[in-house]
Amino acid sequence: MSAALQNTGPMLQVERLCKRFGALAATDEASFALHRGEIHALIGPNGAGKTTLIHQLSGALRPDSGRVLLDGQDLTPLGMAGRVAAGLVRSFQITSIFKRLSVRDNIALGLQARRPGLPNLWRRASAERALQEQAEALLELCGLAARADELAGSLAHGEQRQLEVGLALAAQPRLLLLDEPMAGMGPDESERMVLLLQRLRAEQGLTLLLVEHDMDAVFRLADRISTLVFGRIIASGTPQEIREHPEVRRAYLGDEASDEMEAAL
Ligand SMILES: Nc1ncnc2c1ncn2[C@@H]1O[C@H](COP(=O)(O)OP(=O)(O)OP(=O)(O)O)[C@@H](O)[C@H]1O
Repeated sequence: MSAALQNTGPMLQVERLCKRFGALAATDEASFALHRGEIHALIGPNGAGKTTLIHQLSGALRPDSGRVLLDGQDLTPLGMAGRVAAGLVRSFQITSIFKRLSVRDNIALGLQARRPGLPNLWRRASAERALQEQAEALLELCGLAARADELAGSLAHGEQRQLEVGLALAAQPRLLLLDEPMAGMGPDESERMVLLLQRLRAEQGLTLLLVEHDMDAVFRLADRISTLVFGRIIASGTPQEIREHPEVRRAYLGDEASDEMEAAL
């Protein structure tokens, strides 16, 4: 199939994924699709299976059955490294940051990890310069240029999460998975993250899939939303369609996330 034809379909297709833990079907025939260049949110009540599903997309967890396709390529047999090479990158938790290195060195290391090969000593000066320029551009993009010389461990929580996104960007993703990017953030930090994610889509053409409990952020950011309940995708659609979906409204009633959801509905 030509590249042009391939590009007309969904970017990511998740087909009938299943994952059991003993008797529990944590992922139950879950299917949904992501369009190129969209911000897609995966929501669902506590324990619905969002993290389990994200793990199967990143390659951290093998599904029992079903497939994950990126631009038509079957990623299911690939582990995490293979999926990163294919362009599907998950933003890691803060634990992946080197807290005793500067913010700039963290980004430079992320960029170097992408192209192993010649050790620093043998790298040509022009390649070094290109690396530095890329690092500066990434620092600016993720809003950390002014903090570049600080130790990563001295950054505020929200800034550490911005750095985490910068590290994921260093791997040059086409599709970025984000697991609760607003977790533990105050309103100002959340706002900065919303703006950063909007910028990634608008300026970098990135496709984003995020799991997020902050319904305000979800309804502001997402072009489309998929709702997971008991391991099944019960609805995929625009924020308006999700707001009006009777099964989604039912799923959130009685859940502790319901107040936030109700406010967003
Ligand atoms: N490794 C595991 N072994 C056994 N059960 C698991 C395992 N991982 C998850 N589960 C169970 O699978 C179900 C889905 O869990 P998961 O963490 O994916 O849900 P979630 O939607 O991400 O929840 P939350 O919103 O609370 O983070 C839960 O009932 C959980 O207890």
